[in-house]
Amino acid sequence: MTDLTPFDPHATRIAPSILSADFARLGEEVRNVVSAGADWIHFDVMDNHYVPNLTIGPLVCEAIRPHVQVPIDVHLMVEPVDALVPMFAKAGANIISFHPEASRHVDRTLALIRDHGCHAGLVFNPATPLDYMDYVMDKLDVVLLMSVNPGFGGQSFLPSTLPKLRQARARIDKWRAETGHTIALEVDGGVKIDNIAEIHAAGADTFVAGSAIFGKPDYAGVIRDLRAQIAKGASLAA
Ligand SMILES: O=C(CO)[C@@H](O)[C@H](O)COP(=O)(O)O
Ligand SMILES: [Fe+2]
Repeated sequence: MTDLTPFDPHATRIAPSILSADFARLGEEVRNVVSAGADWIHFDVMDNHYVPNLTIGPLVCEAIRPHVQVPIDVHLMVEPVDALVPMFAKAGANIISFHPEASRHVDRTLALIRDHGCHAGLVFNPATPLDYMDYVMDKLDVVLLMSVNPGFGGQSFLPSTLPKLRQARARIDKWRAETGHTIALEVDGGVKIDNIAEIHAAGADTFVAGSAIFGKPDYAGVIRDLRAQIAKGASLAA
């Protein structure tokens, strides 16, 4: 079962998406990326129904679990959602996020995730309004904004995400001021060394990056450069 201690509100986190990893060497890939400084492992689950692509499931989560100590951040792009929650919790997931359009009862699915000992997250597609957040703040640990349409790695960052990130940041900060509860604000899709500073300045604290890291010769070098740019973004925002 996951340690459900709330996330550090002052931390920034890099979550490499294994969608771009070499699946034939997945254990080695996740060990290498964590040794290189990754904070979370982002695990993209696609079902060829909610999204056109088809990827990996709980068996693969269970297979990589012994290779790393960091949280496994499961991004469910599946419909329906609920049956997979216990399976991923059992497979060692720490964070489970889903798209509200894919669940008939969003509030119930969020509670189900926490009941299974995992942090719960809601994922917003580029055209999905943030309004869903407002009614379930007390059940959220992560808000994940998609900065591409879900389904594939290697797409370009959509600039419309930046104003949306600012709006999400304002709602999360207000909630924290009122309740003391921290919600991580994660961004997913097209995050690179040359745009992560402005993404951080707009409010994101957790950054999924797939093609920016995997397949590159020096994971530690890329993660170091991403962090240096995040620090630049912090000074832009200040
Ligand atoms: O959820 C998704 C895509 O649907 C992502 O997690 C991508 O896998 C990120 O890949 P890059 O855009 O960083 O290459
Ligand atoms: Fe993802």
